[in-house]
Amino acid sequence: MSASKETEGAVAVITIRNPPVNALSQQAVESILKVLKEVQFDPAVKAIVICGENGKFSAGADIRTFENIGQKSDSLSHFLEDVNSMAEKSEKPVIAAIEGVALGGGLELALGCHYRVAHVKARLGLTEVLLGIFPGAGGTQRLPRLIGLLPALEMITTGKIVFAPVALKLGLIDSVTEDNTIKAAIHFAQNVIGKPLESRRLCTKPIQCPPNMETIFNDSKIKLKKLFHGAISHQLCVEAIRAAVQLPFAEGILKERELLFSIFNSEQARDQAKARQYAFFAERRVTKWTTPSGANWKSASPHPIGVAAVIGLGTMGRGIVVCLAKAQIQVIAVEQDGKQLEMGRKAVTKILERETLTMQQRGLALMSDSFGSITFTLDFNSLKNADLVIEAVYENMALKKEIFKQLSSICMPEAFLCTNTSGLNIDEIASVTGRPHLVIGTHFFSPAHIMKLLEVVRGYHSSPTTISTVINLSKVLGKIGVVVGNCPSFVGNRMMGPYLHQAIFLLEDGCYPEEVDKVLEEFGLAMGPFRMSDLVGLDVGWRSRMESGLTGPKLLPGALVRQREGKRYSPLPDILCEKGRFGQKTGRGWYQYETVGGRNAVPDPWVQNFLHDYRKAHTIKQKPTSQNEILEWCLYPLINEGFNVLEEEIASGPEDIDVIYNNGYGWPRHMGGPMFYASMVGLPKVLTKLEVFYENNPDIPSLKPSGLLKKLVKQGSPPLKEWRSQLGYQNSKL
Ligand SMILES: C/C=C(\C)C(=O)SCCNC(=O)CCNC(=O)[C@H](O)C(C)(C)COP(=O)(O)OP(=O)(O)OC[C@H]1O[C@@H](n2cnc3c(N)ncnc32)[C@H](O)[C@@H]1OP(=O)(O)O
Repeated sequence: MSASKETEGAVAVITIRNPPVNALSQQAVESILKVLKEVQFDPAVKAIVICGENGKFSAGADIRTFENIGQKSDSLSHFLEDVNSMAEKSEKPVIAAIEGVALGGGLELALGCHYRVAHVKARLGLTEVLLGIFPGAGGTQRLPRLIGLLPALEMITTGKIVFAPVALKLGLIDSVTEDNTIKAAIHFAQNVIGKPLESRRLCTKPIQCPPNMETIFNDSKIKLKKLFHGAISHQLCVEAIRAAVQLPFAEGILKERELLFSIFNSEQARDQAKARQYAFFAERRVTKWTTPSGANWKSASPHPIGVAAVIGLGTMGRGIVVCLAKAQIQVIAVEQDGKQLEMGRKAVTKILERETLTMQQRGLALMSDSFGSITFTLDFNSLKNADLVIEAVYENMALKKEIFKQLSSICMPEAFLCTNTSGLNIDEIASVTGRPHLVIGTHFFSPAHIMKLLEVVRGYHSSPTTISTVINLSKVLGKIGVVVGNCPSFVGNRMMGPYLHQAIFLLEDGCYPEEVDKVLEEFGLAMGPFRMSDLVGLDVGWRSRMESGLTGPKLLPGALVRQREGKRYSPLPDILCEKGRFGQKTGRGWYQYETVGGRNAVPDPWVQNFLHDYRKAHTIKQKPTSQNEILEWCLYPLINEGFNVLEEEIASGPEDIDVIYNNGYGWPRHMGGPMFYASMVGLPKVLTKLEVFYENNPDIPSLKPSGLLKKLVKQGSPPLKEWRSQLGYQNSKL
């Protein structure tokens, strides 16, 4: 872990070496500083190039050393700023040769250089804010001076990453190359030897500011609050940039330091930073999957997928086709109905056109012909050419089994067969094929071409190669695949069940949808339970409840209105559906909408009257409920189900659950995920609350505290990273 120096004529090349991503640890920064000093004093050196080993400039400060976040990232930033300042003040031109990534402190280092040359595929960004901190090595002071206030404000406050061609347009870099970046930077260096450097030092540059700066800062804070809810670091970024425009450079640097330090002095901001950094590592952790039987990410190699097929071109199928094509995989898109096929083709083409435009705007010269080719067909026999098939028809077990029977005889014997389901039994589907080891569940989230999460549902017989292939495919598609076990509703939706029931019980007891949603949205969830249900469509759950006899014609005569098999049941959503209120799609649900399909949820006096009449009819006394009670009543049962999921080995660790919630259910990353949140609240507190809830509501079984939660509390509530060792997985042959 070091920086080394070589010379190419009069140009010294300093290479940062800290695999795998040349992260800037204390040691790496010390080493760069030492070599930089050396070359400053070497009379034979007339220019300096800084680059990173193995095609990566630097992914910024070494997050692994942030364990003790209070001190490390703070002092590391100061130290890095010393290096940046030394490069900036150098009398010899310093050129950053950027390959791969220049992120966080990596880009701050490049900003200290006088020039920046980047490879066309390089990505640049000040991503610190996404880790709950912000650029503290001069980034907030230098970037606005280089590219102007507005683009800098956007990049710093959102952690946006730009590709080199866009960076060139912004003026963030000076040159883009498609060839060897280091050679190009050396050549560039040779041409600037002896040229004046004063105008290249960002610390001396004034910032071009529009007249309405205060409005810009205030609007930005409001927008960030909406986008990132209660996340503090985004707000602090605005303050640091305000300092950049109001203060001379040196004072701005001191203010940046002071603001960064304020994060470590505030318990809330520190916890948010911890949560974000945990979420970052949790996403890497889930790629190292394990199963209760002892299979794991090392036990099998993935098969490459050249040709994939998608069956069914409804909303999900279309999104999946787009994902595959964007990953340059050849796609066979199959429908059984000509009209549906045509509609699917048009929808896919439209999405791909939009994607092409976005890619071009992001500086990627990706034209539609660089997508994987798509064949739209009614011919099931064309599936014989596919390496992997994803069935994406609607949720109906009989239909899925019929399709899998056909696939089993049509497809190549080694082809993988995936079913896109949000909760059906994978083993039952696999049982009709002659190759259950190649069958697996792929639960995509809607819209499938946008949502990052993929629940990869292992069946009893799914082979390690099958799991490995689908996890690898998820990476190729730019998604995060999380391996989960096969149980009704898998992990994410299963945990949603108790949460949604609790929210509905609150309505019976006296709350209104907008009140409950407000509390959960202020907590940071992208959508409260009622706005979310309106978006998904209330009819989805209604049909499944009718199917299972909880309501509708199959309901046994004599069933109590608010009870099913001795358990508390609320008929409220059923009644709404009977009245044709399915949510956004009908313009009415828990809320009213301006039009059918409208998105702007407005509290509906009809719902309020309806709830009032319902409570009266059932002589329910309206109970006042505080915001905190709403939060605990809804979230603790969701967390409790998470512990059940762990105990039953459906998820292999708390990180898996948290990654699912952060990427599929709008859980705020600055709260880490439900299991991380539970660890921050304190397991004894969660347990005690659940015990009280259950004692007072013995007819709600999901309130019964999970055995694992009780066990962990009994053991003194060990930190989250030790929970795995309490699970059955410890017996697996890893
Ligand atoms: C103050 C704070 C300052 C000055 C900072 O700079 S904070 C850090 C800001 N940097 C970032 O936010 C970048 C974080 N990293 C990434 O976005 C990505 O890892 C990547 C784009 C750099 C590479 O992505 P990819 O190719 O998909 O690979 P992985 O994400 O799997 O990463 C490979 C391994 O590298 C580890 N890693 C990545 N970045 C860092 C880092 N900054 N510090 C320490 N380690 C890092 C990552 O965890 C993977 O490790 P393993 O899982 O393989 O052990």
